[in-house]
Amino acid sequence: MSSIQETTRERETTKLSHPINVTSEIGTLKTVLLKRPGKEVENLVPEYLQRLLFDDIPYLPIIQREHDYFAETLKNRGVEVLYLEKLVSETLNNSELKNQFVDDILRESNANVNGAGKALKEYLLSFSTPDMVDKIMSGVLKKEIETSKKTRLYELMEDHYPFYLDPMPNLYFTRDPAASMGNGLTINKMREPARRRESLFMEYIIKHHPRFAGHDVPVWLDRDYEFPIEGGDELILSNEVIAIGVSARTSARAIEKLALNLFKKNSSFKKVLAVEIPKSRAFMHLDTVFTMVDYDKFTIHPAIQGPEGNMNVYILEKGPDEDHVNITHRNNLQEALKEALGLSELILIPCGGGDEIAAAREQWNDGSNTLAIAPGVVVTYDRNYISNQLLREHGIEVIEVLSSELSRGRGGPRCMSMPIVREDLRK
Ligand SMILES: NC(=O)NCCC[C@H](N)C(=O)O
Repeated sequence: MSSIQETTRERETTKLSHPINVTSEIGTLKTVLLKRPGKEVENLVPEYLQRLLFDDIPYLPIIQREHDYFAETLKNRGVEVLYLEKLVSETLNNSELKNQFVDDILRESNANVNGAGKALKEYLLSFSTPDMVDKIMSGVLKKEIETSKKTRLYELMEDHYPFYLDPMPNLYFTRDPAASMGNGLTINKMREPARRRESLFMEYIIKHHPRFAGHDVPVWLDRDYEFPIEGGDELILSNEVIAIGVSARTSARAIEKLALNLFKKNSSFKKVLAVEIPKSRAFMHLDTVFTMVDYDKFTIHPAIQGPEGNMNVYILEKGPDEDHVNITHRNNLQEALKEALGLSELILIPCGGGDEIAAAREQWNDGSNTLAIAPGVVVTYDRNYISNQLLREHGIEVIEVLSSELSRGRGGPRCMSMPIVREDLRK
C-alpha cells in the first residue's frame, strides 16, 4: 500500500468528517504536523545566524534525538503525527506539479542570481522527490553544482555568499507558516524574509495532497495578502473566540482582514481579540508569552503587562457591512478574556513564578510556550523547572520533553507543532 493510501486510510479509520478541525487550544489533540530538524540546521554558520533567526547552532544528532522524543511523547498519548517533509513529497507526485513547485521555490528564493536558475532547476530535478524536498529545505551550496556544468562566465564567478538556495532552519517551528482555525486555516505571509518561503509548502499540501484536496478547506487568509501574520500569534480560545498578537511579526492590518473574512465567510468565530505585545525578540509571538492550558488557566510572561495588568486589547466583532468590523478597547487582558469566554474566574500562571531572574531566563527558553494536548494536560520543555512546578501546583499535568538543542531556535512545544485536528470541547 502506498504511503498516501495509508494516510488516507488512517484518516478514514479515525472517522473524521473533515481533514482540519481546531476549535480550541486545549481540546484533545488527535493529529499534529511536525518537521524533524534536518541538514538545514547544519547549514547555519555564525555569519548568517541573526538573519536566519537563530542564536546558536544546534548539534544535529541531539536536536534530532530531542525532536524524536517529542514526537514519541505525542504518539504515546494517542496523537497522530504527520511530518511536513513527507506530506510535501507525497504532494509532488507528478512531474508537472514538481516542475511548477521548483519554479515557484526558485522564484521566491531569488535563486536566479547571475542566471544560475536553470542549472539549479536541473540539479534539483535530478533527485528523487523526497530527496529533492530535503535538498530544498536544507539549502543548496554553490559548490554543489559541478564546475563542468558551469560554462558561462557568470556561472564561474564566485562571490562570497556560499548558498544558491538558503537553508530553512526554522521549518521545525511548524506553528508559524500556517494555522488551523475551525475547519479552515490561514496560510501566512511571514514577516521575516528568512521564513517567507515556508508557507509555500502548506499552500501546495492544501491544494494538492489527497488528504486535503477535494475537501472544502477554507483559507481564511492567504500568503499573498500583503501584510504579515504568523501562526505563533494565532490562538483559538474557543469555537467563537480567537486571540491574535499584534507583535513584531503580526500586523494589525492582517488581523483586521482575517476578522473580516471570518465574519463574512460564516465561520463559527464571533470575536477576535487583538492583543498588543511588546515588539522584541524575546516576545516574538503571542504564544511565546501567553498560552492556554485549561478552560480557565493560561500561562503568561508577567513582563507583557503594565501596572495592575494593563495591556491594550481590542475586541473585533462583525461590523455594519462587509468592509468594517466593530472595534472596542479593553485595557486588561484577564478581564477581557473573562468577558469574551464568559468565565467568572480566570487564572494567569506567571512564567518563572514571577521571579525577575527566573521569569526572564525561563521565558528566553520558552517557559510560557506550552502545547496543550487535552484540557489541563500540557507538553513543556524540561529546562523550565520553575514554571513547570508552578503549573503542577495549579493542577496541570505537565509532560516534560528534552530541550537542550531544540530551544536554541527560540521556540517551544507550541511553536514546534501545528495541530490539524483536535476534539471539540464539551459545551
Ligand atoms: N511561535 C513561535 O514563537 N515560534 C518560534 C519561532 C522561532 C524562529 N527562530 C523565528 O524567529 O521565527
